[in-house]
Amino acid sequence: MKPLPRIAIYGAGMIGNYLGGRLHDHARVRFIARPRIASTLKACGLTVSDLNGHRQHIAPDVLDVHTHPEAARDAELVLVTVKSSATMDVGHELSEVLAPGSLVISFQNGVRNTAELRASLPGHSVLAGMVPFNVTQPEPGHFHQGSSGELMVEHSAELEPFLPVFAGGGLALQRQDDMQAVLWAKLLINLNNPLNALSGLPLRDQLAHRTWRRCLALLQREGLQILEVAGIRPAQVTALPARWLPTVLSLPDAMFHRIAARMLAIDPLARSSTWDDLQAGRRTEVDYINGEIVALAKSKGLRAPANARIVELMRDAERSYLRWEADALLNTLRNAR
Ligand SMILES: NC(=O)C1=CN([C@@H]2O[C@H](COP(=O)(O)OP(=O)(O)OC[C@H]3O[C@@H](n4cnc5c(N)ncnc54)[C@H](OP(=O)(O)O)[C@@H]3O)[C@@H](O)[C@H]2O)C=CC1
Ligand SMILES: CC(C)(CO)C(=O)C(=O)O
Repeated sequence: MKPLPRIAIYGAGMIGNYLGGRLHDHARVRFIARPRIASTLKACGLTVSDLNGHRQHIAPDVLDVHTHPEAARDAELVLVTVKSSATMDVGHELSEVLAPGSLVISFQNGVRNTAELRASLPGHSVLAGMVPFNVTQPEPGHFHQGSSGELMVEHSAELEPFLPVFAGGGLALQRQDDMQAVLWAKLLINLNNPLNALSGLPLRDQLAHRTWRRCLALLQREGLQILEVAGIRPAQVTALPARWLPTVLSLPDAMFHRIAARMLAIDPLARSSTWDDLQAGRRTEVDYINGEIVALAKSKGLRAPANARIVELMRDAERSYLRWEADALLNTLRNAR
């Protein structure tokens, strides 16, 4: 029988542990984690679950957990699942250890991680990936998928040997030709990440509230205008095309709940990964999300004042967290100059 492929999860946190757990029985999965996460996995094992009732526990003694880059050396496939600010470091660390021929997939939000990894790893194929769903950690070592959607990955013949592994783990992979368009579409959705963090609410409660949705619609309208000027056409990654999202989000609650019920099919405890960062006292990814709209506007001689204001508010929140009311934030964004 053919040996199972060796897969390294580089940066085992919410996404990495979830993906690694789902793939565990179908590959030789190795987790490269910070010592605090490694200790949790060694003490509690790894449980993965999803909103469709899947649940699986992997005992500590069968988990292959490491804390050093060296552990990625013999991986045939590396899934990079660190936050965007860590990508450069990870590219450098992998360049020192990766064996020739190993494939790398970035499963990160933001539009520049794949290019950064490619620059550090010229001898390797690096594919862009996208995770549409949310992962929470309801208890130590337990990672729960709290919303739906299929992983997307750039088309490549090198992916073929791993397709049965992902399928076996219940992770359907949608292969895409234009991942940059997918990543921009995901970025438009992620413009909500800081709003969710500033609201202090779970995603479902926040998005059920029209004023919070109007804040998001405002950020998205600004983003869509800048993308149009830049000639970037975001892909369709939700039931609705990206350009319709601000209109649908702005609908009164009763209508929104009827038309866009799928957008609210989220675990009641799920929050954005930006909220997780604030809670952990980490710098957030806002520069790689809303900040990308601001930077793109600037490169075209334009401004994106609402997204720029959100970046400022997140800088404040990183220093000292202050919860915002929806009306006050909408007012602030409308008056941003
Ligand atoms: N969480 C979610 O629901 C979703 C997240 N995403 C995206 O997925 C990506 C990963 O997010 P998420 O899983 O939430 O992030 P986490 O912060 O939960 O996990 C990343 C882990 O990688 C660790 N790490 C950073 N640098 C290194 C390194 N050099 N070596 C080893 N470990 C390292 C981090 O440690 P430390 O904190 O010490 O730096 C952290 O433990 C992000 O781009 C995010 O936006 C996409 C969809 C949903
Ligand atoms: C899934 C989603 C959109 C919201 O949780 C996300 O990407 C994040 O939290 O970073």
